[in-house]
Amino acid sequence: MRVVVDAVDWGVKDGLILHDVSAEFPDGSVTGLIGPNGSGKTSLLHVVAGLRRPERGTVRMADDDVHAWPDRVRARRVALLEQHASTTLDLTVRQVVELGRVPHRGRWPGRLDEGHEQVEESLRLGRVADLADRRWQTLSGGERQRVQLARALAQEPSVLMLDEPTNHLDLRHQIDFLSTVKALGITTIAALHDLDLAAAFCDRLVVMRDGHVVAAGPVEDVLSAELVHDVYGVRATVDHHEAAGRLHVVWHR
Ligand SMILES: Nc1ncnc2c1ncn2[C@@H]1O[C@H](COP(=O)(O)OP(=O)(O)OP(=O)(O)O)[C@@H](O)[C@H]1O
Repeated sequence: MRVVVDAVDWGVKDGLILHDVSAEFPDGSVTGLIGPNGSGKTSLLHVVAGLRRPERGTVRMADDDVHAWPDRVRARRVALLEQHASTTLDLTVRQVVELGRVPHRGRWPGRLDEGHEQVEESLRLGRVADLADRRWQTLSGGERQRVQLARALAQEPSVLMLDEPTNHLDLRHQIDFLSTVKALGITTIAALHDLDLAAAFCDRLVVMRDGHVVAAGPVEDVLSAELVHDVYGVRATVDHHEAAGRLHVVWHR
C-alpha cells in the first residue's frame, strides 16, 4: 500500500515538533527514516500510524485518509513496532503473537482460534518458533524484539512501521531481521540509527532534522559525506564497498 504524507504539522502544547513534513513511501518499498536524536522520527511514525492526529496536512494510504479510518480498520492495515515494547501481562510468546490477530477476530466468542496458521507462520518468520512456550517476561531484549516482529506479522498489515527495530539485536540477528522484513514485500518505514544497515536494506531514505525533512529519495541519491556532516555534524567517507555491493559509511574525526 502506498503511503503519502502531505504537509504535516504536529506538535504539543509547547510548540510544533513536525514542521510541514511531506514524504512518499511507494507500495512495497522499505524506507529508512534517519536523523539525529530528537529530530522527529518517532513522532512521524506515530502520526503515520494514526496514533497522533496532525494539526495540518494529511496522511494517505491507498488514497484514504488514515485519520478518518475507524481504529479497528487501522489496526488491520498498519502495524507499529514501538521502540520499547513492554507488557506487564504474564503471557507466553505464542499468546503475545496471537494478540496480532485481535483486529481480525469476529465480535463473537467461539471464533477465537481463527488465524492459527498465521500465528504459526509468524512465529517461524520472526525466528521465534522455538520460544513459543516461553514466558514473555523471561526473554532477553533481542528475543522480545523478534517476538514483536512476529506479533506485527500476525496482524497481516499492509504497512509496517518499525521504531529502531534492531537496537537490541546482535549483528547476525540485525541482518536476519531486516532480511526478513525486506523479503515480505510490505511497505515498510523503519527509524534506524545505523547508516550502514539503512544502506544495506532500504530502498529509500527520508532524512529528518529538527522536525523537518531535509532529504528524501533512493539511498544512492541521498546518502553522502555532505549529508552525514550536515545532519549529524560528523565527518565521514561514504563510498561503494566492492565486496558488500552497496554504500558504506566510515566516520572519522
Ligand atoms: N509528547 C511530547 N511532549 C513534549 N515533547 C515531545 C513529545 N513527543 C516528542 N517530543 C519532543 O519532540 C522531539 C522529537 O522527538 P522524537 O521522539 O520524535 O524524536 P526521534 O527522532 O525519534 O528521537 P530518538 O532518535 O532520540 O528516538 C524531541 O525533542 C522530543 O523531546
